[in-house]
Amino acid sequence: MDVHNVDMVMSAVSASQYPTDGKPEIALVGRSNVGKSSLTNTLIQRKNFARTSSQPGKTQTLNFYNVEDKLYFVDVPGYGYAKVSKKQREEFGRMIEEYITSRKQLRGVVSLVDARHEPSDDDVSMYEWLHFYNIPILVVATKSDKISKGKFNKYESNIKRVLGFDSDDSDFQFFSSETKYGKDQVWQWIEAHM
Ligand SMILES: Nc1nc2c(ncn2[C@@H]2O[C@H](COP(=O)(O)OP(=O)(O)OP(=O)(O)O)[C@@H](O)[C@H]2O)c(=O)[nH]1
Ligand SMILES: [Mg+2]
Repeated sequence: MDVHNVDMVMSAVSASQYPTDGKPEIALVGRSNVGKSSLTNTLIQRKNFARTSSQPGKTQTLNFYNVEDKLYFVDVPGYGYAKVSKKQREEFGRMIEEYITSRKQLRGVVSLVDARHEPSDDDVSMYEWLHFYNIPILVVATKSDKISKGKFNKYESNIKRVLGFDSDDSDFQFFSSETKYGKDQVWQWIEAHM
């Protein structure tokens, strides 16, 4: 999709604040600092529309980006960031759970993992949980500019093995917001699920 028009319509912490116009939604989940906001910016061709930061924990609300009036990207706060308080982590957990389990417009989830590392326990739990709710999942292995293409197969099998990847309802794509590698494939997946 060639994106010309994006508004950030709203930030929400609870269901009463979600958009009400019924457009399809694609959510982005992943550990804090994995690159969710960077992926959003790459897909919508903006430099820093979704605020990115080398400080983890930048995104603290559900942020709904209206893309071309056709769909919303939902940038979700990162999990697994140790330095936010326990109370705040529980609030994030509740907010994400409420959204994922109740949102009729949710068509699929892009679940980001760091291409360089084995998925964390949190990554595995998130994957299993989405799978349990029968949500179509695209696993995006990001920061792939940091590994050589010759090692892609090896890294891909390792990530899939640790996640318990199920190709019946999940797809996999390497991605880099630095080089834009994988951008078209991620868009294709999103458009196929809208
Ligand atoms: N080399 C490289 N760096 C990346 C890539 N994607 C993100 N980064 C860097 O990783 C850091 C975190 O990126 P964000 O997009 O803010 O991460 P986030 O997942 O939105 O983080 P939270 O909002 O804290 O959950 C930033 O310094 C980015 O520049 C990538 O594909 N390649
Ligand atoms: Mg973010």
